[in-house]
Amino acid sequence: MEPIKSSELITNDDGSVFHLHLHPEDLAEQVILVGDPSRVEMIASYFEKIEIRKSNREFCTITGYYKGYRLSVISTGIGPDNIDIVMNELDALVNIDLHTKEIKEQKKTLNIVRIGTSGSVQADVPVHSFVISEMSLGIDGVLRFYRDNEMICDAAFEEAFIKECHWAPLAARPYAVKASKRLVDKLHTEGVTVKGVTLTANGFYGPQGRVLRLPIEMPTVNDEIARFRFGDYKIINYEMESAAIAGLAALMGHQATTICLIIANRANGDASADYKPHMKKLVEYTLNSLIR
Ligand SMILES: O=P(O)(O)O[C@H]1O[C@H](CO)[C@@H](O)[C@H]1O
Ligand SMILES: O=c1cc[nH]c(=O)[nH]1
Repeated sequence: MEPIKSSELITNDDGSVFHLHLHPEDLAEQVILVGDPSRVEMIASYFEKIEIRKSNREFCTITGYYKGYRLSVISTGIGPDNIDIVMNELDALVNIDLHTKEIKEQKKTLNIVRIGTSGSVQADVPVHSFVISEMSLGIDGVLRFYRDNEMICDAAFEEAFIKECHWAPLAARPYAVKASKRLVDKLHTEGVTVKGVTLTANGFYGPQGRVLRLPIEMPTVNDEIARFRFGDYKIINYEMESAAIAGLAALMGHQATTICLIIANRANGDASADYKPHMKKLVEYTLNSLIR
């Protein structure tokens, strides 16, 4: 197979991958993705040993050990566009030779867990709940650029959602992708976490049905989303990355899911006064669940 051209997979002077500034040996097989760069340092404060610390733009990485388990924590910044960068570069680090730019015969599988903040659309999933995305519905469009996206998407779910939530014809077509069942089962504890469908939006305001000064195209969409059911599935929350992570992971052969702390409840108008101590609890819970 022809090597990938330098314009398509850009590397830096030191041979590291373009945006993440990482070399293959910098990356652990267990990856934790977070949006906020300051969350990387907070998570690493639980590590007994730090191996590397690298950053470029909003992409900060710390690789270290938690209870003897090697992990890389990486910030993605905000939004699914950054997920396209991070997932492609993570996959390149393990499955493409960065010197020859040839795709490796032997593929590696990464375990990827995003720890994020999120807004609940369900009145009975209050602020400070922990929510695991067993499925994500992307309204961002990123996955649609990749061939065979429809093979890993649930078209019946998408059609039912479009119809019942009166989805605007000019908005991107939602894509429904399942997370890794193995990781979801590992992270879920009855009575501690809530499992469900997460909506991945490509914006925080209009795309999540928030109105400040500008009126929006689908003013009643959040009520419809909260009422929507598909079999046993129910939409629980909004954030901005999980569908692109789950979808690209599925196409690339990696395992991925997302666990979020609810910091706003859209159904009753609540917002957390101080979510940071609760985020620490979610991080402790997630780290200990991953090693069990
Ligand atoms: O707290 P993080 O991980 O950034 O996640 C959520 O917070 C950001 C919006 O405020 C988006 O990235 C959203 O997905
Ligand atoms: O409502 C919210 C809260 C956090 N992050 C989001 O994307 N939406």
